[in-house]
Amino acid sequence: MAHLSTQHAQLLQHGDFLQLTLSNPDGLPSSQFTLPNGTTVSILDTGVICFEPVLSESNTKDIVLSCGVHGNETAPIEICAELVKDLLTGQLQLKHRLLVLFGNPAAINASTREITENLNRLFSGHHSMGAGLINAERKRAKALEEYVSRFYQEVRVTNVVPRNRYLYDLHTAIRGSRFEKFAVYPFLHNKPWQKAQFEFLQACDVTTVLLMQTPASTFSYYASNTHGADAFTIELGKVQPFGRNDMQRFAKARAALRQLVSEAAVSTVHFDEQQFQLYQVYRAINKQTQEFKLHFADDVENFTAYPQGTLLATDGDIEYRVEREGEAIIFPNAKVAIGQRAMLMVVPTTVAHNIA
Ligand SMILES: O=C(O)CCC(=O)N[C@@H](CCC(=O)O)C(=O)O
Ligand SMILES: [Zn+2]
Repeated sequence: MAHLSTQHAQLLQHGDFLQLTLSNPDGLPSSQFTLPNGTTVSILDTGVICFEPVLSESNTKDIVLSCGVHGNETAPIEICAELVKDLLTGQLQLKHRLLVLFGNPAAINASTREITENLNRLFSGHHSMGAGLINAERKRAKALEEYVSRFYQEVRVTNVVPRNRYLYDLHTAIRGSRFEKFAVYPFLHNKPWQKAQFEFLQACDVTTVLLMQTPASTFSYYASNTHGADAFTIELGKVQPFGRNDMQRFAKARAALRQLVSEAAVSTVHFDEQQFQLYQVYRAINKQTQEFKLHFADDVENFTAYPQGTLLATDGDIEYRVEREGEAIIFPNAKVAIGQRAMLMVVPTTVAHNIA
C-alpha cells in the first residue's frame, strides 16, 4: 500500500469522517487514498467524501447521499456517518460510485437549522442571485453544486451499461407528522414519476410522498432538474438533538441505503399505489411581513387537515383559511425569512396517469 498520511491512516482505523468534518467546519484540503479493498476515497472538502469502487459490470449507479443541509437534523447525519465509517473501515463493501455530503458543518456544530440563510433555498444558482455570494451558506451551496456536477460528469467507469444518477437528501421535520417518514418528489416538468423510485422509498419505510408542482431552490430539485437524477428530499421523523434519536424507527431506511450502495439492486416489492399516501401541493403560502402568524399550536402535526373555513394563518391584513375539503398543512414555519415559504397546503392525489 502507498504511504498514507496520519490523517488517512486514522480514517482507515476509526472511520470518523464526521468528526474530521466538524473539527474543520470551514474547509479541508482535498486528498485521496485507496482502501485495502481497492476503493478510491477522495476527500474533496469538509463534509464532502467520494468513494469509487474498482471497475465492475455491476457498478452502474452514481449515488449522492446528503444530510445536515439543515444543521440540527441529526438522525440522517448519524445514518450517513455510520455508512461512511463502515466503508472506510472495510465493514461495508461498495458496489457503486458514492458521494456523501454533510451539508452545513458550521450549522451542525451550532445545532441550528442555519447560520445566516437557509442552505436549502440556495440551489440552482439562487446562491448567486440578489446580493450574491455574501455568506458561508451561499458559498457552500455553490460549492456543493460544483462537487455534485463533477461527481456526475467525471465518471471513470467505461462499461457500456447506461449509468443512473440518484440523490437522496435526508432531512428531519421540525414538527411531528401524521406520517412519520415522508418524501418530497421534486417537480419533474411533466415527465413521468418513477415506479422504481416509489419501490425504493417503500423499502426505506417511506410510503407518504408529496409531489411538487413547481421548480424550487432545493437541493433535490437541483439534482433532478440539472442532472436528470432520481432525486428526493426524505424526511426521517422529527428533529432531535444528537444521541436522542430512536434509530430503530429508521432501521429500514438505514438498511435500504446500505443495500443501495453495496448491492447490484435493492430488495423491493412491486409498486401498488394503494400502499402509499400521495399528496400534491394545492398552494404555497409565503411570508410577506414580520406579522406572519400561525393560528394553530406548535404540536399540530404535518398532514393535519382542518374543516373548510378554518383560520390557519394571518399575515398583516391577509387571512389564510382552509379553502378545500381535505386540504392539509405541511412545513408550517413562521420563522422563515420574508418572501420564503411559510407553509404548504397539500391535497391527496394519484400518480396513475403519469407513471413509468
Ligand atoms: O419541518 C419543516 O418545516 C422543514 C423540514 C425541511 O427541512 N424540509 C425541507 C423540504 C425540502 C423540499 O421541499 O424538497 C426544506 O424545507 O428545506
Ligand atoms: Zn431540513
